[in-house]
Amino acid sequence: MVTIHKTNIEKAYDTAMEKAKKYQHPVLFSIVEKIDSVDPLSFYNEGISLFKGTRFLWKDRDHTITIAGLGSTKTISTEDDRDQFFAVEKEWKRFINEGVILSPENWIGTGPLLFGGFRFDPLNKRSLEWNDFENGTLQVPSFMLTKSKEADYLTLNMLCGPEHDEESLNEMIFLKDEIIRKAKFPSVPEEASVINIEDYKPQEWKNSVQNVVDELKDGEMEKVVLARKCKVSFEAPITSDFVLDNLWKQQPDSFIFSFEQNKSCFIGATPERLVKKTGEEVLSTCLAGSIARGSSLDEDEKFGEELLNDEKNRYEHHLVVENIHQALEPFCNELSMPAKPGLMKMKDIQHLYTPVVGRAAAQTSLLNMIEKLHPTPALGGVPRDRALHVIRQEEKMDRGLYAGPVGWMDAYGNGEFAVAIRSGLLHEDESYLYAGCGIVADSDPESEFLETQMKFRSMLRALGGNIHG
Ligand SMILES: C=C(O[C@@H]1C=C(C(=O)O)C=C[C@H]1O)C(=O)O
Ligand SMILES: [Mg+2]
Repeated sequence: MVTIHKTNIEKAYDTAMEKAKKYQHPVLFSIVEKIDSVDPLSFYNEGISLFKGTRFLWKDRDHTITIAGLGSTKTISTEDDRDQFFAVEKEWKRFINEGVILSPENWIGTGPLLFGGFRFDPLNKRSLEWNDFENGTLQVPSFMLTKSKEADYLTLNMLCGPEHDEESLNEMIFLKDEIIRKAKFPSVPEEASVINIEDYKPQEWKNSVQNVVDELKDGEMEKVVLARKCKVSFEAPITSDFVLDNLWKQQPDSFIFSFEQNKSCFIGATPERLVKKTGEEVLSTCLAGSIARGSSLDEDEKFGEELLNDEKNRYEHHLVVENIHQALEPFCNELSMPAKPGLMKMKDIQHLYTPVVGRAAAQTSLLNMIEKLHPTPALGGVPRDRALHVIRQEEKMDRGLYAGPVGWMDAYGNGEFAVAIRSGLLHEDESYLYAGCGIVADSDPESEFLETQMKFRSMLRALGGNIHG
């Protein structure tokens, strides 16, 4: 990778051309600049006519960064389940090493950046609704807005190669300026009305929970996370812009993500971080164990106390803490977490929460950690392989990207992936929502069912479904 800290576009472009000649194929040319503040939702919406099907948006739950991407300069996808994280890492490194980045500084989350997600279980049978996504689907956008606490940045990524000429560079720069200019006007996404909400075989799901409880009582497994889906139909095709706008307003303390591929969009607002890496700093989150929000402050606190002292939920949570600690330990020189969980309160639900902080050893990449972490017992179970086998048998559905890792990484090794829960798939005038819960030997099918209902609420509300509050 050649990083040129000068604003000499022509010179940098010539360097990229020389590299392309040397490699005999087009190489990445990336330009980063600081810009005046732009609203990320307007930027995303501005891309609807030219880039629908290739847009993404990410906002973290700590409000440190928002990234919106339009277009696709490069796609990295994995078909094969074996070593898929390694395969992505290898292709990504080669792509950035061969390219040229023109940037005044290596600002976090700017320049060439890979955004995308991985299927929860690449070994499970695929169903039609997930056809627009591969096992791993990641892309480098053509135009990207990065909004950090310090400033707003615009990245332009393009391929430059023997058969590309300077005219395409000028066209891209013109288009970039147009997008920024138009994104200054606030966006008003088009609404679509819900006409039907259908739960998939609720009784069968409760029976599956009972089957799993019976198996857990045998004592060979400790936890299995079972999920279910519901289908929401609209009177007209629904745009991700509308849902994103709602999530943005309704779930300020979640990771918000939207990931369009062709005619589908995977979208959600999840409270759960899988792993974040900034320089050497590593953050992860153990999140498992749930209870409703109270209707008054007193009731809410009472529920919180109940959750903190509930043995079944503490056990659900403990398994996640133990497993995440084990997974990260080999990668970190320091690793610490509080001895007891606290509470994380979302709009519709509260969870037991244990933050994890570490310092990564040299050469540790985000993808190395994701490979070991995913799926944590918050979404898979203990022991992992046995739980995955039970999930395939009992759920009888394809989770797709739900519960998988979704997020981004930049060319400097920074990035963040969340666990894609509280999420759904939009496809034309239909949408599929997914929610699950941790089943342990003490689980009761009826209360687990109610827990999934609470977990559907955030997405149902964002789709314009009839939710009170
Ligand atoms: C599986 C989901 O959530 C997970 C399960 C939880 C539980 O069972 O208590 C809590 C948080 C998440 O780890 C979901 O939201 O779909
Ligand atoms: Mg639970």
